[in-house]
Amino acid sequence: MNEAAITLDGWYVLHDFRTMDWSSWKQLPAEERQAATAEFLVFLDEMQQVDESKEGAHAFYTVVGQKADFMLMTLRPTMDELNAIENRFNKLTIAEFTIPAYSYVSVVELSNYLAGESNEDPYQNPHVRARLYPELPRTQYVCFYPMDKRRQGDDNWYMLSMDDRKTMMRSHGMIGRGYAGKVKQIISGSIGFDDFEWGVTLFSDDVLQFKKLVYEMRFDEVSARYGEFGSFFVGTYLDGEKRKEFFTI
Ligand code: VOV
Repeated sequence: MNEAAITLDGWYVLHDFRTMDWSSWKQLPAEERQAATAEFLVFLDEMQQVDESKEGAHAFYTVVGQKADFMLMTLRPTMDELNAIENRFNKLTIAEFTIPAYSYVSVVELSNYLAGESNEDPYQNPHVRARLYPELPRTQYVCFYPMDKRRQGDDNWYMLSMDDRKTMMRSHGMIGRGYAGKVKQIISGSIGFDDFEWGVTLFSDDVLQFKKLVYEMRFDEVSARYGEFGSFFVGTYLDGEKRKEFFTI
């Protein structure tokens, strides 16, 4: 049997995309809209407190284009906690005015393709921990898409030797390093959890860097030959008053 990569697995992730039902939201009396918005903002403040106590992380972005109106990305130590948050959100008044657009379930993942030999427990290494249990940056933009590694005919990633996969992942990592300081990536594994194999979440203050990075990677063998992609979502960050404005008619 071919050698599977060993993964380190961190926080569980839910990307929850919603479309606002603006016409029924508009019909709600203004005071009820304000109360529902305030209730949702309190919910987001509580999420922020969990981030600050480093027991999880979240990101709230509005989505550009018709695929959704906003995305709530949540990271927690267990799948059960993610489910509980999803249920809490669904019981908020505002949720009655949202239509599910897309969701993605995964777990933050690091593979051992580029790891050196070591006897230490990687889960105790602070650099590894910072990636498995990440703080999410409050960048102006986010980009999310799910992807697979191809398994077709002669182009089957899972039939390649460990050495060949290592070589290709090294090249992938080198391209990624060229975007250090410009784009932060969170790769989360979803085999057995969702319809694709990984979720890719990118954060940047310069939205064009998403296009440049994803384009440059397309020429790299891992993506050119083996990458298959789902839908792309791009969003913008709203904080404080802007969140309120977003829901104001
Ligand atoms: C910001 C840039 C950036 C950087 C620095 C980076 C680096 C790295 C390293 C070093 C490693 C391997 C070790 C690990 O950490 O797991 C990976 C791993 C991975 N990547 Fe990556 N990646 C980036 C960015 C980046 C992008 C933009 C994509 C989407 C590809 C595209 O064509 O649209 C991607 C995908 C992945 C995936 C699916 C995996 C897991 C593959 C597997 O088979 O297990 N990734 N990635």
